[in-house]
Amino acid sequence: MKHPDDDYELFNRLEAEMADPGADVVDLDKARAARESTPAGPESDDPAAAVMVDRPTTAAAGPGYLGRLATAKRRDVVPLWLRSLAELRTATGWVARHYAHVVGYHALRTPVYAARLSLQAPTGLARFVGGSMRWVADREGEPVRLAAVRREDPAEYLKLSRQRDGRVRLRTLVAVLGMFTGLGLAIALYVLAPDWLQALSVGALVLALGAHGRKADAPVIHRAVEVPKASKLTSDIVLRALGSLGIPAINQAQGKGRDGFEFTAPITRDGPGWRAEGNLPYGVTVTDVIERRERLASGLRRPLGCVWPEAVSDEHTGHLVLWVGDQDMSKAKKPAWPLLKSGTVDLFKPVAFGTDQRGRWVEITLMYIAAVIGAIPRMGKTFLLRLLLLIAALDPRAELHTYDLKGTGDLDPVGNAVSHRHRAGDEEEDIEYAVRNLRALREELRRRAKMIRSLPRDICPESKVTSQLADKHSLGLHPIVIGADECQVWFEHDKYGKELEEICTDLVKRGPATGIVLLLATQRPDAKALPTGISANASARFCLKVMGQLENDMVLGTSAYKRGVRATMFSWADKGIHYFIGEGSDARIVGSVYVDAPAAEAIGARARKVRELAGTLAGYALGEAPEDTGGPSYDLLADVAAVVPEAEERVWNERIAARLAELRPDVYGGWKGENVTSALKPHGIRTRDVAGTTDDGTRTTRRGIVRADILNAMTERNEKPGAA
Ligand SMILES: Nc1ncnc2c1ncn2[C@@H]1O[C@H](COP(=O)(O)OP(=O)(O)OP(=O)(O)O)[C@@H](O)[C@H]1O
Repeated sequence: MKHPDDDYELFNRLEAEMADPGADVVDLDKARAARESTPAGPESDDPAAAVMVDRPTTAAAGPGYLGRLATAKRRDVVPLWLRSLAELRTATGWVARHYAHVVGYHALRTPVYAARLSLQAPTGLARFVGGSMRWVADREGEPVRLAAVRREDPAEYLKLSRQRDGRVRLRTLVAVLGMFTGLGLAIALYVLAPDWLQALSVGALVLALGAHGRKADAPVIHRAVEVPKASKLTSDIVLRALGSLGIPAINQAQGKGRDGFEFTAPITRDGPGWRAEGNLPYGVTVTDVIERRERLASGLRRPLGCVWPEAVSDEHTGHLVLWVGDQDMSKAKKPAWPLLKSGTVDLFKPVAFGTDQRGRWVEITLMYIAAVIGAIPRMGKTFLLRLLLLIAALDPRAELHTYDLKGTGDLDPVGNAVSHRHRAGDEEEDIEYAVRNLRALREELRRRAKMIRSLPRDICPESKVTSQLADKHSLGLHPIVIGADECQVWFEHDKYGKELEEICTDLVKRGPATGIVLLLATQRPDAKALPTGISANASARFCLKVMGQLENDMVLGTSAYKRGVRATMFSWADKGIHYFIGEGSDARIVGSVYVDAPAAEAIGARARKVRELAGTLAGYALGEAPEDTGGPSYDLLADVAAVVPEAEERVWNERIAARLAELRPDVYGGWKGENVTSALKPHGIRTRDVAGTTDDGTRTTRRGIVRADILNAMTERNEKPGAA
């Protein structure tokens, strides 16, 4: 067989021969025949012979049968909805509720239906009598007879008339017999039948006549349920939609009569929708399709909220899974949240917080995460944060710290009921309250880190807090969940912004392993509102609708937009719908459970009761003011190291005091050299005479420290567990 590359190769060789006039003239046909009989390969002696990169088609291509079997994708024997008891229960519940609704709806309206039918009975009677008379008179044959008259065909007319006479005679007989039978039956009923049978018969007759008298445009019985008519998704519809995207490769293929999309599985029902799966043309990626989701929805003739193109992480980038829901995701009825009415939570285990497009629960394990929630205003960010905090509240061990920096009281249902620390507002004193508490939390973080380090390996094998460790009161390793709405208020604060950022970055980085969870929500996810140290280290990300690539990537991670994870595609109606990255999986689209303020109050009250029983209610929820944390809890050594540059090996304490006062005036304001001396003493740092030059240029010796001593003390402190 001729290989398509052969001509090209021969052409190259010919060119080479022409460049070298001493070479033989090549006969193309002969050369081709020679090549076909002796294919060049690595074993060829001719160094100039080109190596064929494509193996002959007759040779085995790819893995063998067993290899393909080993990597084959097996479809589920038992479908998911049958395997999951919860899904089966939900589906059965829906069907039962549907029929209960239909029965109830019609039962209530039965008298109305009866009255309507009775009113229509005279019309029905007239129609019946008229219809019967027309039948007896053989009116249906009239047009044919008239046609015979118009054609002036006497033979045909006579034949038809005779037939009609016979028919009319027979039908009159049947009608008279029927009338007498009916009349006899009526008299018999009137004379012999009990009252109820008479009433039943008259009722049935009236209803039957009423039904016969109904108008086509005024049905007596209305539908109890308007079932949305979702047309079946077929391959033609999918191809039509893909063709309307304006992707050149697909259009070219379709222009040449090909499909432009290779279905790899039949189109099937998948939850409340259809699923089509296949390969896009070479070079076209799923992202190209996601980018044109609106056009896709137009091509499919479906609302935007029904159309969800997705990439599959373990497939190539051109493998498209298209899920087309029967209903708009934002409007589809959601199953009842299991925790709405009852139940508690173990924060170390997954808890459902939303449903995916297919109506299946999506779970989150709040422990070991730090989360950011981002969205433009009014898309459901606060509701989502409150939902996560309510979940945390239902674990009686969890200590909650809630900060509503919008100040509208959205977090009060959690805060007032169970929070250890709670504040609503963005005034100076609210920020100071948060600063004091976060400082204390950072100390707590350090204590926990040391505690975990000092625990025997068999008790703490993974160097992180576990559910069992959290249960041990004496260790104080219970979960701490901090939630802040509109966190940009903290980080953009003139005075405390830097410090809050520093503490939060620490909590995001080291918090998860030590049982401290930080949940931050912001409506302006940019580098200032959500510092990169925080956004880059958050392990769970929730992104509701955002307007641009920058915000998208700030919340969902660098290059998420490029990979096709685009929260920009959500519409304004998609409240609560977001991309969720976490739980070790790729981005998923989730519609969070809708819990409004009254429902949140009820859950909060329930959580409080559970805490009262467990004896874990404390702090703000009990009306306790935060205990004074004993003044500033700064890391003095770190601050001194920060104000003494590397180049300055020795420095006077009075200079350190001045620089510290500049760094944190509220903490070190008014410090003199002596304060530095006495504050550093407990850390084992000796003050010594240091030679230097005063500001006016006089050389003198004053009390000071050596920078290396500070660094040594810090290293020693970090190495020695339990050290101050
Ligand atoms: N999961 C949800 N399902 C349906 N609707 C929701 C959901 N979550 C929130 N909403 C609706 O969206 C509205 C806005 O929600 P929310 O107050 O949480 O927005 P926000 O993003 O915090 O706004 P802002 O930036 O102004 O604080 C709510 O009033 C609610 O009606």
